[in-house]
This record gives sequence, structure tokens and C-alpha cells, in this order.
Amino acid sequence: MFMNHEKFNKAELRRTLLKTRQSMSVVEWRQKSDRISANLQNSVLFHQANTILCFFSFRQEPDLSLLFTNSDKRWGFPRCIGKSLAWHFWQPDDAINTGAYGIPEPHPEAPRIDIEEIDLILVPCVGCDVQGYRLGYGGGYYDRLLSSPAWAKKPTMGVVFDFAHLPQLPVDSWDKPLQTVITENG
Ligand SMILES: Nc1nc2c(c(=O)[nH]1)N(C=O)[C@@H](CNc1ccc(C(=O)N[C@@H](CCC(=O)O)C(=O)O)cc1)CN2
Ligand SMILES: Nc1ncnc2c1ncn2[C@@H]1O[C@H](COP(=O)(O)OP(=O)(O)OP(=O)(O)O)[C@@H](O)[C@H]1O
Repeated sequence: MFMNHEKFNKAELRRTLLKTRQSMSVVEWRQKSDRISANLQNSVLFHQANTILCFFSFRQEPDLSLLFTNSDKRWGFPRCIGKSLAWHFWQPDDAINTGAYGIPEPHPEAPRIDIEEIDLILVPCVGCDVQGYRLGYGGGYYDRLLSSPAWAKKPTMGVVFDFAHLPQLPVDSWDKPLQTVITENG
């Protein structure tokens, strides 16, 4: 039987990386998340950005919520609609719903974001390599989003803990590298 070794590798790596991430203590997760937030705040891309797309931490992803109170920025978060993502403005006092996969998301009626407004996309990663190739949960949401020409021009930054910042990941034909990667170490 034909076997896609690439896919097999991705699935196995995903499992291993998720297990390692979930095994972090809450204290370690908090400290590393806060160091990522600090590094982000010191980055040129962050400084230059007005509207930033981000994510609500899920399955012990880096939690950047310290930054969301920065009212100099406008923050956008995704809702999963079928196979695509819809982006809405959100600020700290706004409602948070539970969406597909149990991921927190903005209210469906929260104002939508126009693509022209977006200055920076912070991309959640299960793993990321030094070239910027990304491993996600396997839904292909960001692959599809970033494959359209208007989105492909936007600055992207993968957000990942250092243990999951790897020398190399398996790459599929549709994978496009992220422009930069940020970890607790820089
Ligand atoms: N915080 C956060 N929000 C996000 C993402 C993310 O990575 N992080 N996404 C980034 O895309 C989207 C959600 N993508 C997801 C895709 C798949 C699964 C999931 O649970 N998949 C199944 C297996 C699927 C398969 O392998 O076919 C699973 O893991 O059990 C969860 C979220 C949108 N919102
Ligand atoms: N540009 C694209 N157009 C259509 N389908 C795509 C595209 N990119 C990816 N896909 C589909 O999405 C599926 C998942 O891709 P992949 O395993 O790379 O997801 P991922 O990056 O890990 O997931 P996610 O972005 O949800 O975190 C692939 O099997 C592929 O069929």
C-alpha cells in the first residue's frame, strides 16, 4: 500500500511536540509566555504595527494576553467557519465565546477586520523550523489563508516555545515559510 511518509512524519511530530508542550508546568508556561511577549514588544515589526492578528492560547500555546491591554494596538482574533478563518476586532472587556475545537473566539457580531488594515500576523505553531516552515494542528487554516495573494504579502511571525523551534520540519508542496519566528529566547 502507498504510504505518505511526509504526512506520517508530520502526524508523529505533532503528537510528540504537543505532548512536550502539555507537560510544561503552568509556572514554566507563564514565564516563557511572558518572555515571548516581552521579546515581541521589543521587535521592530511589533512597533511598526497598528493592527495585529493574534490568537487565544489553547492547549498550552504561548499566552500573549499581557499584550492585549496595549491600547496603542488594535487586536484581531479568528473564528473558524468551516475551513476558513474570519477575523474580528477584540479588546479585553469584549465577550469570548467557545468556538470550533473548543478554542476561545470573538463574538460573531464583533466588528470584522479588512485585510488592508492588517500590519502583522502572529501565527500559532505546534512547531516551527529555522526557515520558518510551520507545523500546525493539521487543519490547514493558516496554509489556506496565507496562500491567497493579498494575504501572502503580510508580515508573518511564528510564535513558538524554543523546544519546538527545530532545525528542520517535513515540508509539503503547499507549505509557505513564515517570515520570522519568535521564541522566549529571542
Ligand atoms: N489558538 C489557536 N487558534 C486557532 C488556531 C491555532 O492553531 N491556535 N488555528 C490554526 O490553524 C485555527 C484552528 N485550527 C485547528 C485545526 C485542527 C484542530 C484539531 O483539533 N484537529 C484534530 C486533528 C485533525 C487532523 O489531523 O485531521 C486534532 O488535533 O484532534 C484544532 C484547531 C484557528 N484558531
Ligand atoms: N493552500 C491550500 N489550499 C488548499 N488546501 C490546503 C492548502 N494548504 C493546506 N491545505 C490542506 O490542509 C491540510 C492540512 O495541512 P497541514 O497539515 O500543513 O496543516 P497545519 O498547518 O498543520 O494546520 P493549521 O494551519 O490548521 O494549524 C492538508 O492536508 C491540505 O489538504
